[in-house]
Amino acid sequence: MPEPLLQVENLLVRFADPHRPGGELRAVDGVSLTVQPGEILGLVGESGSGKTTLGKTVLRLHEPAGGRILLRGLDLTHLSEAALRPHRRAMQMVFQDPLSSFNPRQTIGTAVATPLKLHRLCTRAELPERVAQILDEVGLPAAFAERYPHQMSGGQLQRAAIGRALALKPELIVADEAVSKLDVSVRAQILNLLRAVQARSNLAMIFITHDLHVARFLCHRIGVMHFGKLLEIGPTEQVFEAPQHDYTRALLGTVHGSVARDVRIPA
Ligand SMILES: Nc1ncnc2c1ncn2[C@@H]1O[C@H](COP(=O)(O)OP(=O)(O)OP(=O)(O)O)[C@@H](O)[C@H]1O
Repeated sequence: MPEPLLQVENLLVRFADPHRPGGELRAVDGVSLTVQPGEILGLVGESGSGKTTLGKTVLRLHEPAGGRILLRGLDLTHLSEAALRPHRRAMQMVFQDPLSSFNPRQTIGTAVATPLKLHRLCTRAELPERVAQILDEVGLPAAFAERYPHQMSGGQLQRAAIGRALALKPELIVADEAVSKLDVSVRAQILNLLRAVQARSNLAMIFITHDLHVARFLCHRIGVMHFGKLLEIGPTEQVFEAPQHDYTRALLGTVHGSVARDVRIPA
């Protein structure tokens, strides 16, 4: 086994429980997992099971109350913001709603160029060409650099958001319900784009979704979350064909039993 890109050990994230004054809820409750370079790990589970909190904590957007997060063996768990900065580039997030992740007053070109400038990844003179290249990589014409977010469709914006994340040449992307707001046909295009990008750049991904069809299509392995715990984790076909846990069987039952069973995502 090569060294994992990401190791999560016994991670614990607590929040105040809104239903019990003074109480706490364990949004992530002792989760351990690894992600290999170039691997897509799907996180599935019902709303509130802790998927987003886990993904954000891996990126240190939430502070864990316990456990460890290691990137290429380096313990990030307690690094100061300054010490963390050089490693932030390696881990990017793509959100569900691309419109709200762009500044409405900034062109797409500026949005893609800003992280390149901040991380000094190219010179000022090289910027326009690099932005055009990034847009091309995600299937957008160079002229879209001049557009504002409201002048783009949801699918085009999600492409731009993926481009902006890829601009930093990350090793890990956390994609949180990245296709769930898109129309079905556009969803397939974005999934294919993610798969192509992952294969091209050997990028690893944590792909958070409540859509089991999407998870089966895209992910190499799948982790099932329930009340903050990782109930089971394994190769995608194994989890689908021989689930270890009653909860997973119930979750899959809602898919196997539905008319959506034969829906295929076109290539
Ligand atoms: N910032 C926060 N402050 C307080 N509680 C939070 C916060 N973020 C999440 N929670 C709580 O933590 C639990 C896990 O939420 P989380 O959003 O991680 O689940 P999820 O599986 O991603 O759900 P969804 O699919 O609805 O996004 C929930 O009970 C949620 O209410």
